[in-house]
Amino acid sequence: MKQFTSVHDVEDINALVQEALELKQNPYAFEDLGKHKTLGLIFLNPSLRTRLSTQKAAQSLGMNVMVMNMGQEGWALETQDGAIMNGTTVEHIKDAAAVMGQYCDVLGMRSFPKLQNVEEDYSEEILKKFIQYANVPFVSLESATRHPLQSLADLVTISEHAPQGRRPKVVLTWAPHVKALPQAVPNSFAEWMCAADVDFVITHPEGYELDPQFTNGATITHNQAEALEGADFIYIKNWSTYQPYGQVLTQDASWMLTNQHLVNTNNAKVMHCLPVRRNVELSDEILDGPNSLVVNEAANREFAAQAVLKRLLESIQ
Ligand SMILES: CCC[C@H](NC(=O)CCC(=O)O)C(=O)O
Ligand SMILES: NC(=O)OP(=O)(O)O
Repeated sequence: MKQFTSVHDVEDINALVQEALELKQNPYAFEDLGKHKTLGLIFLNPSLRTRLSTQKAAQSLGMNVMVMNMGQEGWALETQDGAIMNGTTVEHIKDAAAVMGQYCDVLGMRSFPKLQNVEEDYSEEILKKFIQYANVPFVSLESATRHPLQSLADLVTISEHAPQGRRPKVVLTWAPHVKALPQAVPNSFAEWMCAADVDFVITHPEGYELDPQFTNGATITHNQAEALEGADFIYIKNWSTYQPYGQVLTQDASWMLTNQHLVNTNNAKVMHCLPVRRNVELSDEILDGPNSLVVNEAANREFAAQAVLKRLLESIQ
């Protein structure tokens, strides 16, 4: 594996899940694999889980880690090819990525969408240029349209808690928020669930349809109560509209999960990638109650990242 940007970079997702679970049991089993190798983590947007879990995962493999918050520490990046840089941008991504590729054996980058131009964001131009110019193995730390490390950790968590002997019912439900958020997490979760051995349902208000390239194979309904019936796992996430792009059509609080929403589920486990807007996106009574898996899910980010970094390192041995 030379890059981890989506489920399409993984030949066998179940084998990768098993590898993450084995690393969870024995995180120092490959503590020399990354010796004298350097991982660079480049953030164009904030992070807690992705930064800390990926840094720890790399260190458990013996890697050196350098982290850079480009907004506060780097030069203002120009991403348009051919730009005459006489404005506020100081360094072209072409130059910055090439230099980082000299310092690092493996690179990761986080770059959220601007949510203004769907063609620009969904072209993943920034991600593609960074990979091209850095020219080293690459892991996405969340891009404009996907968050694969989160989705792998989500599938690891579902695998750990799934009912024995039958396919679990997994529901992705939209939740209210105070501002327009990316579609990357739901896109990615949907893509991985459609590739996994689960019965997958997506529910959201009208107008919040995700790009079908990510949801092909899912059952989609605007009736949240119907979707939640018999659910084993409920994945909560807000997202802004895809078409029209980046809009907030509703903040209907009835879509926020409470214990009442769980009555007709199979005592469903509730998941969220975090950070979560408590009592807007998801209620305290669920987050602080027995059905929440959000901390287990966040813990699994470390072992999802470790399994991916192990494969990227193996590609350069
Ligand atoms: C892992 C999730 C990262 C990001 N979340 C946010 O931007 C939340 C920001 C907020 O709640 O103000 C998102 O929704 O893609
Ligand atoms: N879930 C997740 O990626 O969290 P951070 O944005 O804090 O890294």
